[in-house]
Amino acid sequence: MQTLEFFVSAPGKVILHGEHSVVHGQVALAVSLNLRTFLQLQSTSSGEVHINLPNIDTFLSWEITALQSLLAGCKAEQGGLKELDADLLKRLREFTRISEDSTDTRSMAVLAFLYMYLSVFAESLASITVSVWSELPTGAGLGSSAAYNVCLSAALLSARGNISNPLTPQQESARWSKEEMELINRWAFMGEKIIHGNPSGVDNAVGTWGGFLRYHAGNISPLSWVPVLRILLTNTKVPRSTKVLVSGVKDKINKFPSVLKPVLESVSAVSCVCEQTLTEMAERGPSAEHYNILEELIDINQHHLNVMGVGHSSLDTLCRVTLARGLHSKLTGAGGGGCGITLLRPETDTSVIQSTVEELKACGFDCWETSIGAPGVQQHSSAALSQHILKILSSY
Ligand SMILES: Nc1ncnc2c1ncn2[C@@H]1O[C@H](COP(=O)(O)OP(=O)(O)OP(=O)(O)O)[C@@H](O)[C@H]1O
Ligand SMILES: C[C@@](O)(CCO)CC(=O)[O-]
Ligand SMILES: [Mg+2]
Repeated sequence: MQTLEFFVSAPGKVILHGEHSVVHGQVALAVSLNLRTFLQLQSTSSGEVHINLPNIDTFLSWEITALQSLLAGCKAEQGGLKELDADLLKRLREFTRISEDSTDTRSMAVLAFLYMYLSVFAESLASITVSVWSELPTGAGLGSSAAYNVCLSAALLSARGNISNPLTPQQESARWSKEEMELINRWAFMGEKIIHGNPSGVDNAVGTWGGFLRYHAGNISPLSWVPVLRILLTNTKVPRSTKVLVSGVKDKINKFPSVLKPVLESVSAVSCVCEQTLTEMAERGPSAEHYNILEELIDINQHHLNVMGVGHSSLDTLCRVTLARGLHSKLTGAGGGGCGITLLRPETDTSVIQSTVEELKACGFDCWETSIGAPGVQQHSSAALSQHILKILSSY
């Protein structure tokens, strides 16, 4: 172990277009959010591994000697990190008594942590305490699982010495090299596989790289020319699981391939037209017509997502309430409840936004204007973190 204590953070994301279709090889556009997940890792001499997850009320520890037995016969090299080690996962499920079909919040978080910890530290299990706390709502479509996995990946790889510890004593925050970030992203994807079942990789890519990204079949292209967009985020607070929703869409595609495939392709075309429109807006300056196009694309995509079966009456309410004021909304992330986004036009009056937010809050939703394009995964000094965050992370 190189360090005694360090901090990392990673952002959540909103998907503008392409959720679900992206799992089936289509184009998605996604951008990081200014809401982050923070992780503190401390090396200890207790002979134990502790994980503290206050957002989901989970505080657990294991003796290293008990965990060591799970590694018997484990492959040292993770096959280029393409596939999960099914044997290790099976042993872990038996050890933690987590069944294969479980989507339980705590179980998924613990399984992802133990899998990554055991794989990264396979050669010599270290005594550590890991505490993770997030500003993101858990399981609401804003990439909380990806931010969690990116933080775990960065922290465990750094602690193990597989990647550097980029922070110098003069710095408050620092990032890793491109190659190191690629490794962080690949390990975070493994965590996403455990939590999601069949992730596309778009969420962990945004959590790692930050900014505005086009994602297509594993290829990540940053969009450097994008206009400033104002987005209202609404959390319907209806709980849902990405794993269940992704698998439901797959079942529908298998049942009606000729019906669903054109829908997925149309969503991909929506992402491409949106990208072209954003590029034009950045190059020539945004016009009212550009905003009309963006709004129509939002409506088209929301209809497609309903066809895929990932809508929810709470999201219908969001669309209806906002449209009554001329604003256009769609779900973001996996849907089935969770969060939606509403595009605000530059000329949208503050009073209109205020009354929309009030009506959405009266429906029982959380609603706030967000800022997008935050940096990806970072290492921080304790001085860079607010007292509030430090207090939460250090209180276990
Ligand atoms: N702060 C956190 N602490 C512990 N576990 C977390 C935290 N945030 C997310 N998780 C894990 O991620 C799971 C939620 O992942 P899920 O993919 O269903 O939702 P999401 O990532 O918020 O939404 P989406 O994938 O649609 O963007 C939780 O059940 C939990 O296991
Ligand atoms: C629903 C989905 O497309 C986005 C979840 O944020 C799943 C994925 O891409 O892994
Ligand atoms: Mg997720």
